[in-house]
Amino acid sequence: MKSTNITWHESKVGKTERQQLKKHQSPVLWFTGLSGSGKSTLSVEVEKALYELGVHSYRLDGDNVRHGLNKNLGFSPEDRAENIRRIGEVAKLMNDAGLVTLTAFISPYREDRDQARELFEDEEFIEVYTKCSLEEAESRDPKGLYKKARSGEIKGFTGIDAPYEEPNAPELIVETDKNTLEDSVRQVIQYLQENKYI
Ligand SMILES: Nc1ncnc2c1ncn2[C@@H]1O[C@H](COP(=O)(O)OS(=O)(=O)O)[C@@H](OP(=O)(O)O)[C@H]1O
Ligand SMILES: Nc1ncnc2c1ncn2[C@@H]1O[C@H](COP(=O)(O)OP(=O)(O)O)[C@@H](O)[C@H]1O
Repeated sequence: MKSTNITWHESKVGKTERQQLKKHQSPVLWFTGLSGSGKSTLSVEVEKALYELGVHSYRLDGDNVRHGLNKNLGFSPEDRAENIRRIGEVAKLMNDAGLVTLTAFISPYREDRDQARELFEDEEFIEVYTKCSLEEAESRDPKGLYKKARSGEIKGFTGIDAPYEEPNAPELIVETDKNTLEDSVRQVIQYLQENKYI
């Protein structure tokens, strides 16, 4: 912490009031998984389904955020940690704003994800593991990045020559190499409804 002499300024309207106005809770759906596992595809569809249900949400996606807020970060373990730290803090602001937040980052390190989780109250952080075998993700290769990683053109690519640490106890596991996209969307929405988030 570099800044000193700073104080917290309370609002007269808080998270509870904003949630009451919107008539739903504001958890973060933290999608994590290999490149090509379906984080973006699934979160886009879940966002659409939430919109159709009248739920206010916002999606933060690795590729998009790295064009702006996090454009000074690369893919070293330290930069990935800082990427995830900032996203955790942004998601926390959105949580306070009363939005359901969907984050779609590889977030390969357990420790980084757990630090993000710690920013939230217990039920507000929903870790969604988009589980997909490396073989399947690599065969999809939607951006041609696995091919580049295999040829050595990209170094430190997750799953090839950089680690992906599977979640130990995610709230949800969505098997994108076994289930259809429609079933996966239903699974996530059902979880939110059954647990009275929306
Ligand atoms: N070295 C390396 N490793 C992994 N991914 C790479 C790399 N270089 C570029 N890309 C592209 O960046 C996207 C991942 O960014 P993230 O912010 O989600 O990564 S991380 O959470 O900080 O690990 C990832 O997007 P997704 O495929 O959507 O996951 C890739 O398109
Ligand atoms: N059941 C599924 N769920 C999600 N994506 C799927 C599924 N089946 C096939 N795909 C395809 O897999 C690719 C996943 O890419 P993407 O969503 O960009 O993954 P990520 O964001 O994890 O890198 C897309 O081309 C998508 O159409």
